[in-house]
Amino acid sequence: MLEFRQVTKAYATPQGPLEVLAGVDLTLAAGESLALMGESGSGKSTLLHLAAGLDLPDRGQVRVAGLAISSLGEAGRARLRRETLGLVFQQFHLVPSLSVRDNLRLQARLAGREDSAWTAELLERLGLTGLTKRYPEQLSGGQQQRLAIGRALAPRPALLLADEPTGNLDEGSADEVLELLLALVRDTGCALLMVTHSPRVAAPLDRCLHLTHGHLGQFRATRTPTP
Ligand SMILES: Nc1ncnc2c1ncn2[C@@H]1O[C@H](COP(=O)(O)OP(=O)(O)OP(=O)(O)O)[C@@H](O)[C@H]1O
Repeated sequence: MLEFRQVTKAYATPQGPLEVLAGVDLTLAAGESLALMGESGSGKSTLLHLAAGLDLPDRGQVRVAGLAISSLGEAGRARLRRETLGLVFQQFHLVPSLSVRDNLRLQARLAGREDSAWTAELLERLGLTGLTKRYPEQLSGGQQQRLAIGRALAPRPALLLADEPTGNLDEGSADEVLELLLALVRDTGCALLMVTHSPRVAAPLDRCLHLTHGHLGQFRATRTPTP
């Protein structure tokens, strides 16, 4: 579903090029969930942006659903995002002039996959059924984040990319939203790549990788020594 092969990425800075990814290899299978951890500034968002085709690698290859993003062009990458990917960021990026229901429907329509039964199920499971006529600014932070998740999943994407999806919420709401997100991901069978700072948030996912000095490695929590 997602493949990085020897991906490098550097940014130009006044002090010279800053290499953020230095030959990253990553494979995420269909339906698999992966947590991406790392210190602040280690390049997690950069990696996620490359996976979404919002940016291109300097060297190496990023493939999404078998397609090499560097060969797609701007329009092709936008199409890939609409039809194959769901994106959830810490800032919700909801359309302020559209109601809750229309925010959800718009995304499905853009992907050519409107499904009123699925939209209704999403609204129900996300606890938004009574709020469908409200506008995003009339929702709490937790409700807005649930709507952002619903919008990303409305077109039934094959891969959901989430950057600190619960980072703006208090611990109670964060747990609730995360549980909903994981249940929906499981039920739709989509793959998940989620950036998080929290080992607690990462724990229920299938795998966890740690980005350090431009490289990905297995993340290990403090291990209890074996007797
Ligand atoms: N457009 C840019 N130009 C120059 N430097 C950048 C740019 N975008 C990111 N960087 C730098 O690249 C490094 C990696 O940034 P990135 O946002 O990917 O890290 P991150 O791991 O997601 O951080 P955080 O956990 O704080 O969100 C940082 O040092 C950042 O300052």
